[in-house]
Amino acid sequence: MTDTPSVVQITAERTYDVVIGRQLLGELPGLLGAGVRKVLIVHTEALEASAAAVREDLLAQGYEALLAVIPDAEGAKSVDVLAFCWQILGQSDFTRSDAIVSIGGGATTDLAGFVAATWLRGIMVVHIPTTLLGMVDAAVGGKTGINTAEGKNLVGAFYSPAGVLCDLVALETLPRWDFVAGLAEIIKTGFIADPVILDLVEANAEALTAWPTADEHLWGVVRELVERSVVVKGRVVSEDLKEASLREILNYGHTLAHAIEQVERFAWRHGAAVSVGMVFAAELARLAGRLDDEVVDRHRSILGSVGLPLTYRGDRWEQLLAVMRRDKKSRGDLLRFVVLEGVGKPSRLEGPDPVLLAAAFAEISADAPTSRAVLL
Ligand SMILES: NC(=O)c1ccc[n+]([C@@H]2O[C@H](COP(=O)([O-])OP(=O)(O)OC[C@H]3O[C@@H](n4cnc5c(N)ncnc54)[C@H](O)[C@@H]3O)[C@@H](O)[C@H]2O)c1
Ligand SMILES: O=C(O)C(=O)C[C@@H](O)[C@H](O)[C@H](O)COP(=O)(O)O
Ligand SMILES: [Zn+2]
Repeated sequence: MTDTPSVVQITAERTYDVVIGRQLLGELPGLLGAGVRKVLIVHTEALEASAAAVREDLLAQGYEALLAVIPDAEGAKSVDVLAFCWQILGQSDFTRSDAIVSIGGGATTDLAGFVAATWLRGIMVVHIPTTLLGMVDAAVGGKTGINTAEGKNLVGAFYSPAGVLCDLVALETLPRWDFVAGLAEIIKTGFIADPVILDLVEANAEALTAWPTADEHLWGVVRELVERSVVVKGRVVSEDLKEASLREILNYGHTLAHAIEQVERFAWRHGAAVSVGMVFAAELARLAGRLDDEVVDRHRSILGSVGLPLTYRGDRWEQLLAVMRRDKKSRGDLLRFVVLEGVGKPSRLEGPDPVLLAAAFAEISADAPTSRAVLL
C-alpha cells in the first residue's frame, strides 16, 4: 500500500481536506494553524494512548493542550457529556480562536463536533476518526449531535470540521465487529452511489471478516473502500450540506436502523442496525414495485457475506413504527424513506401504505416467511 496520503477536498460551509493515509498525526498542527492557542482533545479511555501522543505533540509545538475523557460509544452522545465539555471549555477560558480535536469513533466525533458547533456559537474542530465507520462516514460531512430519551440524534447541528485525518493505523487495533459495522456504511455507499464498492466487498468478503489483518493486499482494498466512500460523501455534502434533498440518500437504511437502536437501548452497533435497515428498505422498494428481486437479493448476500445481520425480531413492529415517526425525514404525519430503483439510483418513497410497511417488515423479521408472496 502506498504511503502517500490521498486528499479529498470538501466545500460545504467552508473548504476542508479529508486526508487518508498512515502516520498522519503530524499533520494536525498544519490543520489547526498558527492562530490557535488552546486545544481540547476529546476522547474515550480506549483512545487514551493516542490522545496522550497527540497532546505531547501539540505541547511540543507550543499549543496549550487539555484532555476531555468522555464515556464510550453512545454513552458519549448525551446532554450531560455535552455540558461536561462546555464546563471544561468555560473553566479553561476557550475563546473563538481556540479549537477542539476529536479522537475516536463516530460517537466521539458526533459529540465533539456538536461541542464545537455550540461553544461560543462555533469554534474550530478537527476530527481524527479511529473506526472504519468514523473514517468513511461520521467524521466527514458535518452532521453532529446527541441522542435524547426519545430517540437517536434528535438534537444537533450541521457544522463542518476544519479538517479530517483518517489515519489507517488506528484500524490495526479495531475489534472485528466494529470493523464489520463500518462495512455496513461502506456497502450503503456502494448501493446508493458507487457499484465498484460492492464489487470490492464481494471479492474480498471472507478476508474482510477476518479483521484485523497483516495482508497488504487487504489493506490496499480497505484504503480504496475508505477513499471511495469519502469521495461519495464529500460530493453529496458539498452539494447539500443541510439535507434539503440530495443528502437524504446518505440516510439509506437509517429510518428503521435508528428505531432499532432506540428500541434496543443502543445495545446494537449502528452499522448492524443500518444493515437490517437496508434490507428492510430494499424489501419496501420491491413491494412498492420499484426494485427488482436481484438487487434485493444482492443486499442479503453482500451484507450476510461479511457477517452483518439481515433480520430483526418480529414482535416489535408497533414500537419501531412509533419511533420511526420521529425520523428527521418525516414531514408531519408523512413517513419518508430513501429507497433504491436500482444500484446507484436512490429515490424517495413517501407515505407508504401501512400494509406495505408491515409486509416489508414481515420479510425481515426473524420469523420471516420463506415465501416472498406477502402482498401478491
Ligand atoms: N455524523 C454522521 O454523519 C454519522 C455517520 C455515521 C454514523 N454516525 C454515528 O456514529 C456512531 C457509530 O460510530 P462507530 O461505529 O465508530 O462507533 P463508536 O464511536 O461507538 O466506536 C465503536 C467502539 O470502538 C472503540 N474504538 C474506537 N476506535 C478504536 C480503535 N482504533 N481501536 C480499538 N477500539 C476502538 C470505541 O471505544 C467503541 O467501543 C453512531 O452514534 C452513529 O449515529 C454519525
Ligand atoms: O451524513 C448523513 O447525512 C447521514 O445520514 C449519514 C448516516 O450514516 C449517519 O448515521 C447520520 O448520523 C444519520 O443522521 P440522521 O440525520 O438520520 O440522524
Ligand atoms: Zn449511519
